[in-house]
Amino acid sequence: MIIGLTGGIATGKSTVAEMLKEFGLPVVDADFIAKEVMQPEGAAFDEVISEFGSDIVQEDGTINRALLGQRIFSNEEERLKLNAIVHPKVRKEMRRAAVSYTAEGHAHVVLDIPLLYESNLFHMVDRVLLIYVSPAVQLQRLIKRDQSGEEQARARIAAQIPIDEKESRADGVISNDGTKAETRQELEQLLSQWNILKKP
Ligand SMILES: CC(C)(COP(=O)(O)OP(=O)(O)OC[C@H]1O[C@@H](n2cnc3c(N)ncnc32)[C@H](O)[C@@H]1O)[C@@H](O)C(=O)NCCC(=O)NCCS
Ligand SMILES: Nc1ncnc2c1ncn2[C@@H]1O[C@H](COP(=O)(O)OP(=O)(O)OP(=O)(O)O)[C@@H](O)[C@H]1O
Repeated sequence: MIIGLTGGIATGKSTVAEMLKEFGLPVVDADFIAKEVMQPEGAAFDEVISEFGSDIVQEDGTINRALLGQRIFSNEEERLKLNAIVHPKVRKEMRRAAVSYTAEGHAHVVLDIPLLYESNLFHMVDRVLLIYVSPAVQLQRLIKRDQSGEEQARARIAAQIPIDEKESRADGVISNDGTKAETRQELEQLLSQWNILKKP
């Protein structure tokens, strides 16, 4: 089974991904792959520079992510251009990684895809696992984690479908408003229901 792990920015996907790894499931991380393809030797680097200009390259030759983030989260047209360059390469690599885990004998593979809904990637997964927090908690956690201002955090949240609109299309929803221990318990229950964790 291919499980699509998703949510909204800072709702707790990476936190849950770590728990899933502890349960022995392989996790393919779209954010990680997106970072890799944008490295100087990566498949998207040249195209990103020709689209966004050499201003976004730092002295060490890598892309200035903070600057690129400022640009794309304040300008939808630029965001869509970046998505069009990066996303096909990320999807290709994710499929390759999933096939490879399956060939190694894993019955279940998790694809951590932040933009599963926005990019309509339901066809890539068998089940959607949504990590939910209420919008107020989402904003607070994002500001705290990124040490960003409220305006910047709101701009990032606004670049995605609101978390409250994602619940209805999910096969499983885990609320991460409480403690991490509570989230882990909910996760364990859901994975047992889905026959992914065998009950002792
Ligand atoms: C603009 C970039 C360089 C900013 O880097 P930064 O280190 O600040 O953020 P990071 O990559 O850790 O992303 C954090 C979160 O932001 C959200 N996010 C990132 N890119 C996008 C986007 N294009 N649209 C909406 N939300 C996004 C996701 O929830 C993601 O988990 C980076 O986000 C990026 O390359 N984005 C384009 C690729 C992309 O869409 N990645 C997300 C899934 S593949
Ligand atoms: N239950 C929780 N209680 C308190 N803090 C939490 C909880 N779950 C996650 N966090 C914190 O909230 C922040 C966001 O969580 P995390 O990075 O897992 O989200 P994410 O969905 O992977 O984010 P992104 O979309 O940016 O990749 C982190 O600082 C994390 O430590």
